[in-house]
Amino acid sequence: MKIALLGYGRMGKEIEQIAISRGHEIVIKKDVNDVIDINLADVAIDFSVPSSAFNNIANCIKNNVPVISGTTGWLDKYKDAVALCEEKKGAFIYASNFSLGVNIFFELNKQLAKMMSNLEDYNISMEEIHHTKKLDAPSGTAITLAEGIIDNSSKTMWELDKKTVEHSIPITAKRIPEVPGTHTVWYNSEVDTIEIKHTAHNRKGFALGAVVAAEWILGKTGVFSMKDVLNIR
Ligand SMILES: NC(=O)C1=CN([C@@H]2O[C@H](COP(=O)(O)OP(=O)(O)OC[C@H]3O[C@@H](n4cnc5c(N)ncnc54)[C@H](OP(=O)(O)O)[C@@H]3O)[C@@H](O)[C@H]2O)C=CC1
Ligand SMILES: O=C(O)C1=N[C@H](C(=O)O)C[C@H](O)C1
Repeated sequence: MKIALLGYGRMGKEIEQIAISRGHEIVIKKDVNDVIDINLADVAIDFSVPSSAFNNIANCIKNNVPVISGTTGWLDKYKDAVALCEEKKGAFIYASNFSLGVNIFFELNKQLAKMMSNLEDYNISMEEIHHTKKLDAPSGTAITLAEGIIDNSSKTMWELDKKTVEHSIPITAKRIPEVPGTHTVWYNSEVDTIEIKHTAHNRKGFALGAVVAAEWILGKTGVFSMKDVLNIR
């Protein structure tokens, strides 16, 4: 496959290595002001910055190039991307986290939320830890985890670094040099704590998941998720 990398930073470089090792060719590496012809690519993978993700995705969809996006912090425009994709009969996947491990963790989190939903003695809280270069907080992964809990419990919203609403989930965001991504969900009572935690040791899992998603989407039309790609039930 001919792949366009929209964003050639930490993730773009990691994806390049894995894509080449799986027999693909990188035909575009776009950073901030680069002008590109997206039609040179069979598929595009966007790991850029929150302010540019929507434009990158829209450009792909308008040119009928399937697009995978892992950029976080732009989801106020997600519905617009979905509507554009449906209108143009394009192909698009966004995931806050492309790693297999985190996608299993997402399902575990939903199951646990269901099991805990009637147990009022437990207080829920979450923490995400990332490297100091990260632009957004809380992480996209933490938001997906919080949404998984909200859909399966009486919680109604999340709050960053505070808890002012009774039915909210407080999320603490910590920034520590070089941490690729650690997410923890706690249920704390007076007598015990239940904890589920995912620790990424490096960025390879994210990059492999994005390349697998790009291979999977080729020839398809629609808006998909990593659940579709990984066939998680
Ligand atoms: N979903 C997932 O599994 C994962 C998601 N992420 C997310 O991916 C994104 C990128 O992360 P990371 O690689 O660590 O970040 P980096 O800052 O290392 O890379 C971002 C790159 O995007 C470039 N860029 C800026 N503007 C544009 C533009 N208009 N078009 C294309 N590229 C542009 C930057 O270029 P320049 O330096 O010239 O500005 C930079 O090279 C973040 O939002 C992060 O949260 C990260 C890991 C996993
Ligand atoms: O910025 C990062 O590095 C990461 N971002 C994603 C997120 O916001 O959840 C995924 C991963 O945790 C790494």
